Amino acid sequence: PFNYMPNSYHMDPSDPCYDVCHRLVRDMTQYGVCVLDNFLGKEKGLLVRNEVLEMYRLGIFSAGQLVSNPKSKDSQTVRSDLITWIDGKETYCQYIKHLITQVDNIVLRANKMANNGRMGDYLINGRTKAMVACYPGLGSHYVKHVDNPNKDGRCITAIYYLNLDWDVMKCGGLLRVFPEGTDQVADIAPIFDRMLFFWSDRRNPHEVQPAYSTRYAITLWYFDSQERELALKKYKEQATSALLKRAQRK
Ligand SMILES: Cc1cc(NC(=O)CCC(=O)O)nc(C)c1Br
Ligand SMILES: [Fe+3]
Repeated sequence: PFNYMPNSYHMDPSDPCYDVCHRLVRDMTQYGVCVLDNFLGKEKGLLVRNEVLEMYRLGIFSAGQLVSNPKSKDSQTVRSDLITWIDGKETYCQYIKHLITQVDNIVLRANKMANNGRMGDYLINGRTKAMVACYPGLGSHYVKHVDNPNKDGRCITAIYYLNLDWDVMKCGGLLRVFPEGTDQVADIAPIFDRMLFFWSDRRNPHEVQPAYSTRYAITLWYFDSQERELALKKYKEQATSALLKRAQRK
């Protein structure tokens, strides 16, 4: 989905994206987590939010897989968010598409701008569709997990929050990141027009604490070309050998 910029790509400091990209490169390199507030601005942010609310009203969301928590005895579910996947071409998502384009541009430019065109030593060349998630309040949450524990190719998690007047004391719903190698936790309130990036692998286990108001977020996962290629190759091999085994049994 990206049109590659030449490797010798350098931004001029007057480019408005320049400082945001610098922020992203610096924070990802230093902390592995980056928070950008007022990402789209109030007007555009509200337009994106209205599209998501409209989708929710239309019943487009479906329940995220309810995995029963293996550890706990009662049948409590480990996540109770509602999700839907958007590629941005849908007629009712023009502003979500605008958001996706903005995030693509910043991630791609930051990747190109970092030392010799790699941020975190990744070469980012693609991403998943956008996952629009809604935690319907009532204590809905997501247990501590790693997005990409086994090298499936995803290197950066990018989350855009849409929640107006979100007060964590009243509404909960805090995203708590437990960066590897330190006792420090990063508590991120899912506030309106906030953009969050973090490395998707084991460096950043995270959880969503119980939310008591409806909590919306849009997530994109960016692929590292090499890790993704390897993951797909391994996946194909596993699928083929599974087919062969089944064929031999017949
Ligand atoms: C589908 C899916 C969603 C998430 N979302 C969060 O971690 C919540 C982040 C937030 O809303 O603050 N993570 C994984 C590993 C999968 Br899979
Ligand atoms: Fe996650």
